[in-house]
Amino acid sequence: MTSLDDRWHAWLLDNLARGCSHESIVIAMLDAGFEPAFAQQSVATYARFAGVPAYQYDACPVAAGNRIYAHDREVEVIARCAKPQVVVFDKVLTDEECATLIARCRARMNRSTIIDPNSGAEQVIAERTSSGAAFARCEDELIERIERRLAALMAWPLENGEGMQVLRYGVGAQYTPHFDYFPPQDPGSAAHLATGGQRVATMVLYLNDVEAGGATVFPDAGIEVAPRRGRAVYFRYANAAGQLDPLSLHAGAPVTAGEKWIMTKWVRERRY
Ligand SMILES: O=C(O)CCC(=O)C(=O)O
Ligand SMILES: [Fe+2]
Repeated sequence: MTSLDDRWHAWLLDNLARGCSHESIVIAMLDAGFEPAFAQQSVATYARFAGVPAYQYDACPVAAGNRIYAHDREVEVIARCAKPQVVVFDKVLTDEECATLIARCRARMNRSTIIDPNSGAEQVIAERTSSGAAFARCEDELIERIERRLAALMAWPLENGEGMQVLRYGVGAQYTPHFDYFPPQDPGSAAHLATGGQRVATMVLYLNDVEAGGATVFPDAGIEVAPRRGRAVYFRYANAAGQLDPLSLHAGAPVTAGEKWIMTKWVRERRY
């Protein structure tokens, strides 16, 4: 849907007046079948009208420069975006590390889940058609080394990170546009927010070269990151004041040939 009838017009004004977050309003509109860009734009327009403060970009913790020495390895910076805060890295993982991570997970993949907005329980949905496997934080020497590297790169305490997740997308599999943070208005978010607080940033690491498709896309920012073995995309969506960045809406585009393997690191406000 790409237009608002009178009922939706009233609904938007009402929700903004009640103090609902932009993110929760956008998510409700996506659930109702609105196009992501349209939902985002409508909420931003109505919010300006209603005098709701826009997301304030504060300093990104990632170090400046073309190269960042991260724990045990020099990582290259390929691209940065300020709004939303996105950094693309190369040489985060070695080819051998990527191969090992894939080999270790291949045998124990399960269909990916999302968090039910109401109950907070994990559920399988059509919008997320990958399969995955999780590592416990620092479960062995390799995982710990990578965790330390990512903590240095993200400049965020290792203790605030969730365990890493490996995902595999086959041809046609995708993750439709979504936010990684827990929508504050959803009853199901409360239990997640109670331990470690909000998610503040994500690192998606590409473990293989994808024959075609499978980009990480930020539809409202017009950013597309091509998957490439050893590379990673970092994005930050919560500022120190606890606001959440609506421009961080992102998706894993459908794989059109080959397969796509990624590993994801989500980091929280506090120890997790
Ligand atoms: O597959 C991708 O490129 C993005 C994955 C993602 O957004 C997620 O796992 O939260
Ligand atoms: Fe995501």
